[in-house]
Amino acid sequence: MTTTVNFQLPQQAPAASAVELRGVSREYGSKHATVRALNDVSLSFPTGTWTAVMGPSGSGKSTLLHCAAGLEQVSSGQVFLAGRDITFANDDQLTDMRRREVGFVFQSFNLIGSLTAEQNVALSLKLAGTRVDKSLVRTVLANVGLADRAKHKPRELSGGQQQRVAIARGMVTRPAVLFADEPTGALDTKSARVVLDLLRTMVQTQRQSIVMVTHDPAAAAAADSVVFLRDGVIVDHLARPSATVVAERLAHLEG
Ligand SMILES: Nc1ncnc2c1ncn2[C@@H]1O[C@H](COP(=O)(O)OP(=O)(O)OP(=O)(O)O)[C@@H](O)[C@H]1O
Repeated sequence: MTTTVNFQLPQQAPAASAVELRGVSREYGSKHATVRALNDVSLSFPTGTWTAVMGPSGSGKSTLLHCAAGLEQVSSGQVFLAGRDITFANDDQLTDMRRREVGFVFQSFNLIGSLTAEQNVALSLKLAGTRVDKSLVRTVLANVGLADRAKHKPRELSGGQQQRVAIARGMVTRPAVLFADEPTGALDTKSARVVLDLLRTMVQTQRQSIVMVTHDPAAAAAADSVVFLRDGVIVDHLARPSATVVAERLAHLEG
């Protein structure tokens, strides 16, 4: 399968860090039975870079992603998204911030089944309060290699194609950061590679910032760097590692 990738959308002036967590802790439960899912985490995701977040089950990866994306309040510490302190933002402010500054890609695609590919992408613009520019929607779909699938509904697309629509939907608003939660988890090896290559192209050509939770060492190795969590603490960091090194490090943490 060949995929045409040519992101040529307007640049925006970015903050030095797409997302920054300062001393973030997140606790669940009551005083008597507390789980500390994140424990004093300080971490910066620089603009224009792709970071993978790994760690054993229950280590706090999803909690980190949710706190960084403003989907969950932190118990203590501060979160900066696109240069703005969102720690004490109210629900309306957070919703607005997420629609404009954040894109999401999920393992299960989460497309709206009754809408075509282009309508799914256009919806993202509508929710962000942006005029729906049809040529922009078409360009973004072409960028993910789906120019000829714009009128198709999700059930008429393969898993890999659906994930590419989801990436187009996440990208069309030019978010400060794209959060990806196991984006290749439901895909075969070949489709996963296409998706990873697309994400790489977005980083290279658009300086897109990506934060990706994954269990897959091959996916993590496609990122610029990998941070490892264990028991809610950042315990390791690797720059441009191979899949083998990532797998070894993960096995060590899980052991
Ligand atoms: N809503 C919640 N209420 C209570 N505890 C929670 C809640 N969400 C997460 N936790 C706990 O916080 C810890 C971290 O969970 P989290 O989902 O962030 O881990 P994870 O690394 O994403 O795990 P996995 O790889 O299995 O998805 C776990 O001990 C989990 O049980």
